[in-house]
Amino acid sequence: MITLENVSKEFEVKGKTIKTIKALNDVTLNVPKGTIYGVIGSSGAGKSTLIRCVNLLERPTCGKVVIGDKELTQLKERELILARRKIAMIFQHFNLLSSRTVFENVALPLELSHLSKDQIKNKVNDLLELVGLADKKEAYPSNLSGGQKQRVAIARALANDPEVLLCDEATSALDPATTQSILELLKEINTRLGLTILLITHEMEVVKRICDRVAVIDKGELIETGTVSEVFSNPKTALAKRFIASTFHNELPQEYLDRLHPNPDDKSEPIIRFEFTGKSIDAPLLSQASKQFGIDFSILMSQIDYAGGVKFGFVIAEVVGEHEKILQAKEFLREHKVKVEVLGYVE
Ligand SMILES: Nc1ncnc2c1ncn2[C@@H]1O[C@H](COP(=O)(O)OP(=O)(O)OP(=O)(O)O)[C@@H](O)[C@H]1O
Repeated sequence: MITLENVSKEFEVKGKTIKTIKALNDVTLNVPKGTIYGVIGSSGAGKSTLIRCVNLLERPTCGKVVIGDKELTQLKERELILARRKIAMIFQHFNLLSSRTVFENVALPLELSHLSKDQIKNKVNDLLELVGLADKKEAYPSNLSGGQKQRVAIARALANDPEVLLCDEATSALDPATTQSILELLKEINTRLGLTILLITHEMEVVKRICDRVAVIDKGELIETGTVSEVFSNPKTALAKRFIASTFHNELPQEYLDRLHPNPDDKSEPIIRFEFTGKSIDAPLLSQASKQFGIDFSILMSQIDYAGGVKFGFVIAEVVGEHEKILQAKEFLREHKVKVEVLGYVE
């Protein structure tokens, strides 16, 4: 549905000398129809530039942008304006018009499409119903919460029955509970309307909640792409691993952190973090290791989660047993695709 082919974007920044910034470097991306595709990256990685290149708010320096059967990079300005009606966008800061009511904000794109008053009224009412804001028609944006403002922006984005919805950090300004409800709404829209959604985010949590596919962007390049289950079960790049780790709340209790020291001695036991992904998680590997090597795991914390239908998670445990046996158990677990990391030692 959305194809970027070898897209690069350079900015020239004027200072004492003219400096060229390569915000996107040879990006090729294919977003299948009806999917929710997440692009994740750190600040300055090129996410906004990428999503703005999709509807040509930024014109790529080179490369092709194709949406459906239209190559946008070839269209004349008038044709592009028409094509953009089918490419909606929502933003981190909602971009609502403060002087218009909720109804009037959603009606705006329909007025620009020259629909009749009755048609506009019916359509806006349906859209506000869809986003759960039927009772806020007459309110002004300043009297709405962040989540409600984003719902208005979503309703407005859907007004012209788009085929594609671009989400530029759409939940970054929202608290976790509101983020969750907006993500659920996007998922519902995707399922009910068959809308293709491309979103950019710096939060793996967002990808984990709703995306089917994900691409990791770093310094303007897509360094890893795949289905969410593929990337979560077998992340290839260090950056993807870091983003996945950020979805865990794996800080040990302070009491343990205070007792933890970096080097072993005769009386200390290791505190080990075991990370499970995809295949490793379904086997009872810790209890197998316990039986086979005669060691004990005293579990301090653990978290198991789902992404794209794949289970993944971690266990942090104090491991009690003979030094040699613990080494063998660590090897056994590594052979079974468990990531093993000694966090330190306690007595
Ligand atoms: N209009 C512009 N002029 C010059 N440089 C720009 C422009 N827009 C973006 N850049 C540069 O391009 C690079 C990518 O920026 P971009 O905003 O796409 O990153 P991002 O991943 O969206 O970051 P953030 O999450 O902080 O918004 C950065 O180095 C940025 O400074």
